[in-house]
Amino acid sequence: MWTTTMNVTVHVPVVSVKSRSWCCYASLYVAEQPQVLNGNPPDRKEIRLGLPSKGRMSADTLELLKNCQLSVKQVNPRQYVAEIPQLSNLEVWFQRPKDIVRKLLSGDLDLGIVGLDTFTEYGQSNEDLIIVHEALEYGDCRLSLAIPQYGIFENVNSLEELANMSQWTEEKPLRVATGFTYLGPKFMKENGLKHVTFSTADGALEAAPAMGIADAILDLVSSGTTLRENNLKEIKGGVVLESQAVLIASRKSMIQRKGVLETTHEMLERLEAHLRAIGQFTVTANMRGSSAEEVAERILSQPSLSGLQGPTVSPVFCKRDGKVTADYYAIVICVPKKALYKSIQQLRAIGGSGVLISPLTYIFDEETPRWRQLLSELGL
Ligand SMILES: Nc1ncnc2c1ncn2[C@@H]1O[C@H](COP(=O)(O)OP(=O)(O)OP(=O)(O)O)[C@@H](O)[C@H]1O
Ligand SMILES: O=P(O)(O)OC[C@H]1O[C@H](OP(=O)(O)OP(=O)(O)O)[C@H](O)[C@@H]1O
Ligand SMILES: [Mg+2]
Repeated sequence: MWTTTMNVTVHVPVVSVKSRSWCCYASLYVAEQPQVLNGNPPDRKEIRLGLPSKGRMSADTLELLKNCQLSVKQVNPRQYVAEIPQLSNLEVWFQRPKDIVRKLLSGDLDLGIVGLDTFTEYGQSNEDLIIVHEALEYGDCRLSLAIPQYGIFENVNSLEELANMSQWTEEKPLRVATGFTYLGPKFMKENGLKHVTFSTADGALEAAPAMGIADAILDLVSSGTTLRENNLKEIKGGVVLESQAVLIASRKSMIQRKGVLETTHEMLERLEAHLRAIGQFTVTANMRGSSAEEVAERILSQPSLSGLQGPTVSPVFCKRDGKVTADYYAIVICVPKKALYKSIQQLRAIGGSGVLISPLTYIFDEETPRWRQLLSELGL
């Protein structure tokens, strides 16, 4: 099927068909396809969480959940249903990321973890979808426009320069290959590129310019190696979005389905507690001093030693000449991993000794800002 939006022409699939690179022939296939209907939310009692079934998000998602004490129990890797014993009445369903978004929309899943790119492409700003945690800190990549390093593009280094090339006309538009057939045309339109057509494929898009199929590609980039190896380059202003893994949920489910909001709250709390902790160390040290206040004052005079709320200072008692005294104080602070060495230098400078560093597992703070925000988004 051909959909024309202003001067942007896109080849888009009409129904979901499990076939590679079929889209250019969509009009031939459509006539033979039976009608495909998705979304038949059963009258179920269980809460359903969709997790990526394969691909690069899959292992990291299971690892993150494990680190939040939410280990997924899967009988074998080919079985698509599993459970998280810590969360009662919850079913885990392994699905392709784009199907997780689709199934949230159709009411067949309640919660999911996918990349922001997939969420934005397949969610298409649908009001029923809500991002509960926008930064799970893995799956980092960007959706970016890339063009050849050679030929007519040799001196083109920005979106503006690409748009201003005299080559693109209504008859001979800029041809972009992408898997992102919603975000691609939207981005081009928002950036004023008029003469553009899109084609799509399921992978290895970087080959399209050298094959003569496209002039540019719009695809995910992480290290940039695939682009470089295929003689392509990103351009200034060409990043459509920065992506990482996100926790998403259906608004309808959270409001209407029993237990979904509570499960979302627990997952959010555990994720936040873990993600806050991984950037920090616990530092304990001894320090000579005349009182806890005096020691605290010395610590707080140093910029890298303020901790979460402030230092914990406790007296270390010892017996001297038959009397119990406290000449030393034990201090405990949290220190960002990046600032560790600076913190140790500052601790030493104010008389710290016997410095012990341990990893932090969780930081449970007062009620999380994300939870407040979620409740207000739900009007609760
Ligand atoms: N090169 C990359 N580096 C980091 N994260 C990436 C990269 N490519 C993709 N991702 C993230 O991982 C998600 C899943 O990508 P992946 O390629 O593993 O699966 P897929 O695209 O669903 O499957 P397939 O590529 O086989 O169609 C993407 O939506 C994106 O969020
Ligand atoms: O910047 P890089 O680190 O080189 O990563 C970018 C590549 O990773 C993804 O492909 P993937 O490996 O998922 O293969 P695919 O094309 O089959 O989806 C993406 O589509 C790029 O091709
Ligand atoms: Mg891929």
